[in-house]
Amino acid sequence: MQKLFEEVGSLDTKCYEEFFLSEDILMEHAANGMASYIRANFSNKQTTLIVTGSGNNGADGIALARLLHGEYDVSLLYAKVPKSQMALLQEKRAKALHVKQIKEFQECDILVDAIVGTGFSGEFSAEITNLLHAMNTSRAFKIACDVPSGLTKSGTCAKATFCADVTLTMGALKKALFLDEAKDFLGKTEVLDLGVSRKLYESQTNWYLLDMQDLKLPARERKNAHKGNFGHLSLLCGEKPGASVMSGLAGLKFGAGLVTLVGYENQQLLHIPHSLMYAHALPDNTTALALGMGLGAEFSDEELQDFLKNDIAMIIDADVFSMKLILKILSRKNIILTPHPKEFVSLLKITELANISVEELQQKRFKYVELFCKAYPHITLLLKGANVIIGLNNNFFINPHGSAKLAKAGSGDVLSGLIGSLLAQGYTPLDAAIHGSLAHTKLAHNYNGSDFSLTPEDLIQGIGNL
Ligand SMILES: NC(=O)C1=CN([C@@H]2O[C@H](COP(=O)(O)OP(=O)(O)OC[C@H]3O[C@@H](n4cnc5c(N)ncnc54)[C@H](OP(=O)(O)O)[C@@H]3O)[C@@H](O)[C@H]2O)[C@@H](O)CC1
Ligand SMILES: Nc1ncnc2c1ncn2[C@@H]1O[C@H](COP(=O)(O)OP(=O)(O)O)[C@@H](O)[C@H]1O
Ligand SMILES: [K+]
Repeated sequence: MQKLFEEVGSLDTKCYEEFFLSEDILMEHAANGMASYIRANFSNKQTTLIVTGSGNNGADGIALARLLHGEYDVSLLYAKVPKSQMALLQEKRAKALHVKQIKEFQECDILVDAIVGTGFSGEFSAEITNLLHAMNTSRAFKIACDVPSGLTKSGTCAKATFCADVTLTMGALKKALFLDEAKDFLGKTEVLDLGVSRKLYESQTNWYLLDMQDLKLPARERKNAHKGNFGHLSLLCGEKPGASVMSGLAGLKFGAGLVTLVGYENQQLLHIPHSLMYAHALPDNTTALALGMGLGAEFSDEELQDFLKNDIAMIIDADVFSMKLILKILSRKNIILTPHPKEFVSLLKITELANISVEELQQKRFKYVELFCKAYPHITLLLKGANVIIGLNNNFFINPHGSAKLAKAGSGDVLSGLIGSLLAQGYTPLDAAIHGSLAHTKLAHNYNGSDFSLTPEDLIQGIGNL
């Protein structure tokens, strides 16, 4: 798990005030970190172009040009002339060493974007927009200095944003790098130390980035065990029973000892897989209940309320986010909600926390997750998306490991089954959400068919090899 920060200015200040480092030292380490990355990954036969802006992001780029000069064929292109104190100082140093400067964009092997970093606001001029277009269509390997130029502090992107293969970010990871919109521009990320180790540079935070290695699979350590030791996941089976069948199969494969679909008989259910049980009422030994997937109008409000009255752990998804009866359980401790953005917008409206569009939510995902978790501090919330956010009270976790392979109907149903299974097996709601989500993204990652072809069945089949 890695720490995430809203801003790193205060962390830089700590370096100056507590460790007696200077801006120059920090910047030299930033540039040196980028130079080391280039040396480790590219031969000095490869041409490098560094495009710089007027502020300290540009200054990082000019310092990098100086470090590589004499060793690599390196050129500097000013998108904007140096203006900040540090940019002017770096320019003076680069000039004294006769670092090559060019006036127009040229093809190269390694392209470094140091136009703007954390100080960017607004939109780019037409000139920089055109330059970014040329940079993005270049065949070069693309490195973003600190953040891809065009990405704002809040994580939204300008109309023209640099599309990096790797983002070498300074000191610590910024939250803004993990808004859904940024995912197409970021490439891989690496953190560069700024003169002190990352551990010392970083301070307290309540936002974390999940690593795949954090995944804890359900252990079957006990030898003298029977199915009852691994929980009983019950799922409400609604108008579209396929959804709960997929959830149920995922839950069974992920370790729940028993899985039961609860609902009324109908024709389609004659074809349910034989490994799933079926009942009209909630089995007494249910340890977790999953509801919402494909629910439709199968149950009356009264019937649903009866299910919700049970004080068992629950994972709630899909259709329930448009029903007011959800308000009755939001003060409980053992509940996980897993809305996608449209469902979360509906939930925010029902709870009267906000009346916003999906676009507004997507631009401010962090803010609205925090708002909801503050209002309902006992609920574990999992907001789906390209980068999943999981929140409980004042702690937040981002899972960035998913891919567009998962953008297909039924992926979410499998997620509900995975999380429900862990809940049934005794994981806390937060752990069930974190490890269910990590398993879900790992399943997509492990799938080796074409990206477009992943189905919920493929996800379920992959569970056996996690
Ligand atoms: N301790 C430190 O400080 C360290 C800082 N470090 C580095 O500094 C970076 C932050 O530097 P920063 O604060 O100077 O901001 P930065 O990202 O260069 O942007 C400001 C410049 O951008 C320009 N600009 C703004 N909007 C624009 C637009 N729409 N279109 C075009 N230009 C626009 C604006 O120009 P102006 O509008 O003023 O003409 C101004 O000059 C950080 O990301 C990291 O790389 C590292 O070396 C580690 C130590
Ligand atoms: N582009 C993407 N990148 C990563 N994960 C994605 C992407 N698109 C969808 N997902 C994931 O796939 C799942 C889709 O769930 P959902 O929208 O509820 O689908 P359904 O209800 O059809 O099963 C979520 O876990 C979501 O985070
Ligand atoms: K940049």
